[in-house]
This record gives sequence, structure tokens and C-alpha cells, in this order.
Amino acid sequence: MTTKFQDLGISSATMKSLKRMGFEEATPVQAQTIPLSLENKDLIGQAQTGTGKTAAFGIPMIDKIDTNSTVIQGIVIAPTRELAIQVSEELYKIGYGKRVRVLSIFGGQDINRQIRALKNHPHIIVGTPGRILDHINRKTIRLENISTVVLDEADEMLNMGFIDDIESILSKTPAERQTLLFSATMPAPIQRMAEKFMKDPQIVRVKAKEMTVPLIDQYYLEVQEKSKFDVLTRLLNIQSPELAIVFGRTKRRVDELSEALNLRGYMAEGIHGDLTQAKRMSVLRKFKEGSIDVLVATDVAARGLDISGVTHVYNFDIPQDPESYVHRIGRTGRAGKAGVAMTFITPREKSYLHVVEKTTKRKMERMKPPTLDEALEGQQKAAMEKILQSIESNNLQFYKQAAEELLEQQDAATVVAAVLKMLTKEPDNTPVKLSEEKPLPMKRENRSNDRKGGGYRGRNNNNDRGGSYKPRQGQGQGGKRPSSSKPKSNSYR
Ligand SMILES: Nc1ncnc2c1ncn2[C@@H]1O[C@H](COP(=O)(O)OP(=O)(O)OP(=O)(O)O)[C@@H](O)[C@H]1O
Ligand SMILES: [Mg+2]
Repeated sequence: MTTKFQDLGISSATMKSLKRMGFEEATPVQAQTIPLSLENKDLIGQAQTGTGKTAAFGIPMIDKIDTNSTVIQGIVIAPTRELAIQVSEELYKIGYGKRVRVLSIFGGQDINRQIRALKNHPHIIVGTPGRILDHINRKTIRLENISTVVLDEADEMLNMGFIDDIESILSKTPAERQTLLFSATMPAPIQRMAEKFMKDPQIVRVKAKEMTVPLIDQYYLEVQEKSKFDVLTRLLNIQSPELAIVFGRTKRRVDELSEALNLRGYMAEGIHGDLTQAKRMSVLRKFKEGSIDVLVATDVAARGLDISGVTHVYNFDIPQDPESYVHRIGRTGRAGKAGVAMTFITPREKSYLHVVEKTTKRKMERMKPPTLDEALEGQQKAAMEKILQSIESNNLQFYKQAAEELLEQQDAATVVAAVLKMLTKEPDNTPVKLSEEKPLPMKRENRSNDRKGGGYRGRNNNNDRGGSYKPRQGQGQGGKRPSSSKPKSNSYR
């Protein structure tokens, strides 16, 4: 069943924006939450990654803004700076028809610039907890007229230990405000947050058989720690992703991996919470534009980021908890597009695979790591496909004379073989440095999903997260390896 936005009671000004954004039908989470939200109900919204939760809270929030007023009426709290920027951009687009003013404020940006921007009387603020609190304390933000508060990626903010900050922020808002919590994952501890901050919350869980999007093909590969890098490069060569994200467990890991990939001729850069804000934003921008095609990230870049064109996600290290897995692979397969996710598992970490599968209710398919020969063969096939595509789509007239000349000197098979060789990335043994990552502690299966007692584990090594931005414009042709237009994920099983 499809739902049209006009059946949800949205104003014509907002309808105009949605049309401009190319939104034709509401996604299930939008269809189910927008009417409730328009009635000012408190809500917990859980739906798969990439299914439009931002607009689900954004559309009704924007629709209720009184643009004749100059007070802040809505606030969205997000766990990372990049996500705050991305959400504010989406809200800006939704509010374009009504001329709603949206401002993002986050750490790592000049506070005086933010104070100046606040003087333009934004209707909605989108920000990270620390910086919002900072402005509240400086009295540069007043929240006494807030009618809607959204906690995007609520479970992650709990994870990151933002609960006290959020509580302080909420204590400055009117008690009769509407509070909305959204995430693709809502593990048990989120209930406590709901009880604390919400009034009779309606829980909307978009019914799905699996927690992950069916459009993402999920594989795992059993790989020894020391072979991981070779396997990764072979997969990259065979699958030639348009844009890929490689997740590593720690910041050091991300630094070493992106450096190693560069040494082997890939256009890769790393992103994690230790980089400056300017660097993080520039890495993301390059990735979106396609001037780098492999983004190496800690979980930092996982939550909420919406980058179109990400066709492959590689979990170089298996994530520590199933929620991270869901969010990591959810960077592909967004808004109805297909994607491929591949997870490397060292023999000692096998139990983690089962925990993930149990939580997501979906089995990953086993893929054999490609051997060197298979990798070369796979690339050859990709090169052949590329040549055939070129024959189909290009006007080759200009090259015909040179081709004839070559064929006068050599037989056809030799000439074509040479072209194939040039389109194939041969084994590259440039030495790289990659410290061994210790395997995760063994898990006893029967208690592996147990979150009792300690509640949520804080993540101490990657605090802030990655960014925003529009769909990338040009198609980067970078990288030394041949690229074929379609992922070849199914060649190895
Ligand atoms: N009704 C719609 N029609 C078409 N595209 C949509 C619609 N709603 C949202 N989108 C687009 O789908 C993409 C994913 O949306 P969004 O980032 O809100 O997903 P999400 O559910 O918040 O995912 P995550 O759990 O990863 O945060 C965005 O590019 C968004 O603009
Ligand atoms: Mg989101």
C-alpha cells in the first residue's frame, strides 16, 4: 500500500517543498508517524536505515512552525556534528516552501559565528548536545518556546553518555513540549530514556521481517587477521565499488588502513573523531564528490549519514555490537537502492557473527575470500565487460585507424590481451604497515546478547561522527584499478 503525502494532512507550502525534493510517496515510517506527530503525540519511531526517518520527524515539525514568530520552536539533537549538518540541510529543504529558518550548531565551529547566526532568529536549531548546552548557558539560545524536541539516533546518544546533557537541555524546555525519539535500533535501555523524558509515548515500529534492509546483500568472509588487507584489496579490485566505506575498529586502525590503501594505489581517506572538524568535513566532501572512492571510518561515520552512491560496505573488523552492524551496513542500500555488505571474521570472532545474525534476524551468506588467481580472473571479467560496454555506448570511430595500425603489426588476440592487461590491476606488493588488531574477547553464546546490569557500554574511542551533503555530482574516475559499472558481489561464494 502506498501513501500520498496529501493524505497525511500536510500544508500546501510543505507539499510544495516535498515535490521539489522529488518525494512522491511517503515511506512507511513517514506514513505511520506523521499523522500522530501532527497531533502532538510523543513518539518513539524505529524503522530501518535509509527509510526516511529525518523527513518523518521533519515534515510535521516544519509544518507546525509559525514563521511569523521569531522564537525558536523546534530543536533536534543529534550525536555528531556531521549528522547535525545533514539533518539541518534536509529540514531546510522541507521548510523551503514555508521559508522556515533552520540553523545547525555544533562543537568545533567558531562560537561567535554561531552567536551571530542565532541573531537571525532561527525557528529550528539542529545541534550536538554539548554545544547546545553551551549556548543555553551563555543565554544565546532560549528554549522556553520550544514545542518539539527530536532526539535523532537516540540510542547512540545514550551510548555515548550524552544522557545528562540531554536531560539538562530538556529541563530548559516547556513541560508540555512534544518529544520524539528516532533510530533504526532501539535496544532495551532506551525505555528508561523514554520513561524519563516522554509522556505516554506511542511506539511506532515499522514492521519488517528483518532489522536490516532486504536490498543489502550481506556476506561474511572468514579471514585470518594477517590476510585481511590482501582480501580487502582483492575484493575492491573485483567488485570495483562506485563508493565504498571500510570500517575499522579503532582510530589507529583507520589511519593505518587508509595509508595502506593509498600506498597500493586506491583513492582512500580516513575519518574519525580525532581529526579536526575542517578535516572531517573536507574528507566527507571529497567522498561525496567522488574524488576519493574509499572512505575508511570508525563507527564515527556510521550513524545516520546519507551519502548517495555508496554501493559497498566492508567491515574490515567485525563491529562489537549488533546495533553498530545495522548502522554500518545501513550506509548503503538507502532510499530503495541496492547495496552489498561484507564482514570479515577472524576464526576467534565467529560467535559475534551469530549474535549479529540473531539480532538482525537475517543470515549472512558465506563468501570464500578470493585467491590471487580468482582476483585476477574477476578483474579480467570486469575488464571484458568494460570493453563490451564501451563498444555498446561509445562512438569508436576516432580510434579505428589506430586500431587498424596495431592489427597490422600484431594479431587481434595479442592486441586485446594487452588491453585487458592494462585494465587489470596486477598484484602490488608495496609494503604496508598494519598493526594487528586483537580479536574481540570470546563470547559465550547463551549470554552474548545480555545487556543486563551495566546497561550501555560507553564507546571511548570514537566520539564524534561523520557528515552530510548533497548527492555527489560528478562520477570520479579516480583510482588505478579498472572500474566496471556493476558490483560483482556474487562472483565469490
Ligand atoms: N518519501 C521519500 N521519497 C523519496 N526519498 C525519500 C523520502 N523520504 C526520505 N527520502 C530520502 O531517503 C534518504 C534516506 O533518508 P534518511 O537519511 O532520513 O534515512 P534514515 O531512516 O534516517 O536512515 P538512518 O537510520 O541511517 O539514519 C535521504 O536521501 C532522503 O532524502
Ligand atoms: Mg537518520
